[in-house]
Amino acid sequence: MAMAKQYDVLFRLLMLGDSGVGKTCMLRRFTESEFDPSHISTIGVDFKMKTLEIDGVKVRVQIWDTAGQERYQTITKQYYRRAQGIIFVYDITNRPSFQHLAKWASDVDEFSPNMVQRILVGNKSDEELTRQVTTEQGSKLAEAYGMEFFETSAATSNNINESFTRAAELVLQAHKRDVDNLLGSLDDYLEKVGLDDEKSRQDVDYSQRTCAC
Ligand SMILES: Nc1nc2c(ncn2[C@@H]2O[C@H](COP(=O)(O)OP(=O)(O)OP(=O)(O)O)[C@@H](O)[C@H]2O)c(=O)[nH]1
Repeated sequence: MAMAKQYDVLFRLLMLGDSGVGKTCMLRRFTESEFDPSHISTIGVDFKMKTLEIDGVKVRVQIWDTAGQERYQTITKQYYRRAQGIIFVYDITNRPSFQHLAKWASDVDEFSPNMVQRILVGNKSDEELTRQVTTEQGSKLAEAYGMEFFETSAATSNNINESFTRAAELVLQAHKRDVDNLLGSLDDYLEKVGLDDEKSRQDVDYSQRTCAC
């Protein structure tokens, strides 16, 4: 019998943004439903996996969490061209992290494949009192870049599932034809394996019958 499929397709998403904006916390909230307020800077890159079901397709997302610190940029840039989706993150309580998005976006233009799907996220939406970037400013910038926009909070979980899932949906849509072809050939393959399997079992039965006579 053919083995049950764990997932149909695998996509890579990459999280980019200044150090301290909350990339690691967002990823932990999404994959482990946990929030740890301590800030341990990511060294280089780290990743976590999650399987989502989108339009009947089991999508395994591998999410790369990159270090925001400048000194790791040579390493992290090597991951840009292998990503199908990018999540740009800034901190709504930290204006410079919003201003630096221009730099992050131009790096992506330089190093990522053309078909890469991008969304913009303003994190720490629970910190309304210390907000430095308005929702309107975030949304305007996203519009200028042609991206969808979310304000999230890893602390309260607000919009965390929605933003990661949307990024995965956009990648799936962009690669829909490839995925359909792939699933078609995968189904053909599994069917064939099933038939071959069936056939070899019949062969065994047949040989056993010959022996028994
Ligand atoms: N209030 C609030 N604090 C948050 C939120 N997300 C993250 N933080 C805090 O922000 C700090 C930095 O979070 P990290 O997830 O480590 O930041 P990062 O972007 O991964 O940083 P680098 O690994 O250095 O690039 C931590 O002290 C978190 O507790 C949030 O949604 N709300």
